[in-house]
Amino acid sequence: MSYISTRGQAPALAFDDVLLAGLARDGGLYVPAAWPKLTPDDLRRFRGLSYAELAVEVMLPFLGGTIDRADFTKLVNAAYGTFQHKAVVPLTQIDSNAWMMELFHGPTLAFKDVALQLLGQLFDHLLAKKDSRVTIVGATSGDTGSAAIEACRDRERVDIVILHPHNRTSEVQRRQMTTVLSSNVHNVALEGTFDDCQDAVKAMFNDQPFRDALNLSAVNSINWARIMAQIVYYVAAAVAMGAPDREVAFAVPTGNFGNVYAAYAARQMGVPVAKLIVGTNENDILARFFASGEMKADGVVPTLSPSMDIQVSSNFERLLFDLMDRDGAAVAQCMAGFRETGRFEVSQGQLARVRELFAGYRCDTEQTLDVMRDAYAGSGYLVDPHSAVGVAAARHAGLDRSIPVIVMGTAHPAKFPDAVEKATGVRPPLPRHLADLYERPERLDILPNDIQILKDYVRARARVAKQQA
Ligand SMILES: Cc1ncc(COP(=O)(O)O)c(C=O)c1O
Ligand SMILES: N[C@@H](CCOP(=O)(O)O)C(=O)O
Repeated sequence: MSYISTRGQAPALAFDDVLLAGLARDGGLYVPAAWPKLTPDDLRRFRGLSYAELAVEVMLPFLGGTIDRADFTKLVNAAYGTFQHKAVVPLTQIDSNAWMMELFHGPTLAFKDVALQLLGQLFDHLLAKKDSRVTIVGATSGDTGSAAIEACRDRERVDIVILHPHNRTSEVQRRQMTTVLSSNVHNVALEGTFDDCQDAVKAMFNDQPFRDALNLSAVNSINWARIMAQIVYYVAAAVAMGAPDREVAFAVPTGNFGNVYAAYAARQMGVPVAKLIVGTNENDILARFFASGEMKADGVVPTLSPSMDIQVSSNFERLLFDLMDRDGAAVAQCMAGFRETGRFEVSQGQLARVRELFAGYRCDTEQTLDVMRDAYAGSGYLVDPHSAVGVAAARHAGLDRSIPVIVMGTAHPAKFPDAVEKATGVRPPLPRHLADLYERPERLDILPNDIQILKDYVRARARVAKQQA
């Protein structure tokens, strides 16, 4: 199993190097050179496996022998042992043919834990094997940051710097990051948007001497390992609904396009997926793309679902790569144009192809609140504002009722208590392990959106750099 860059100019790598590299050296994203296949018999065999057992089966082919089965099983068990629910990602029925897959029972209450708990284990394992260390830089609109910090805190071979947009996350999200006082954890509140944070991270990766000096690594979904771990729950959901003998649809509240891309990857591997419904908030660049074929960035507006306040969805490049028949040069040209002008367009033929599988839906604040209110009034079920966008998208899709729809429940309602209270009148309490979050001291640095200042900040905190000095 080797991995190639979406821009065609970086060396192909094996899994261990892809994990540590994060972004490809040509600015592209790594994808498998070929998709491992799941046959109908494989899917039947998966029925009745625990989540951890299934995770080993689905992910092992992606490792290409870089970690053996016994070691990988230990890492997977350690990762999913941290979840509060025995099923890890339980399914709750929310309508006659719709289910919510609750991805938020991990330590930081968002779907990011599913991948990042495993990434923490993988970094430890591979860095020890290579006797190396890394400096992780990550961008977050709120959830990746806390999940990555939780997964990497106190790890001897890792320093982690997370950039979040100043005053644009929920208070719970911010505190989950800034109250971790471990000496290897550094939080930057950047004066800008999430897109500015993500741009800064990519700029650091694209400065090759800086990247090499600090052994930069990534925890965002630009890192292939994030996508790999997220594929597993789509396989689990489809198998639970009767795959391979029944098709399913997924409704995915979307921002950076990593989660829904993992669903696409599951389909490429052989999971019978009839439709992928992409839900967006008012930052609706993706919904507009699936309607018109034009990707056109606008300013980011703050919404009830702050983790999805994103305009430039980095993982879209991975889908584009397939849409352009894996022509790296064409993708590189398209991305360069997008960077310069803030827009690109696909052909009508490409749009038709993409729409065979994908549909987009924009859900505004009122609709989000309505979904949350209805769910609570109907069954006492509290839904967070991101998952609510997914529910609205699923309802709008108008699918054949014989196809079960699984909405990705991406965050616990307690992460967004203001929005939930506004919709339902109920303020969901934080689970016990976070009950004193508001009393814990915080540590963070507020910095301007200036790449030189940000690089200096990271360099000063990277133990790799200190060892070399
Ligand atoms: C709670 C929540 N829902 C949805 C999303 C969107 O997921 P993706 O960026 O993978 O599209 C995010 C952030 O990424 C999130 O934190
Ligand atoms: N919503 C995300 C944004 C970053 O997405 P990622 O999947 O690329 O890490 C967040 O919560 O930070």
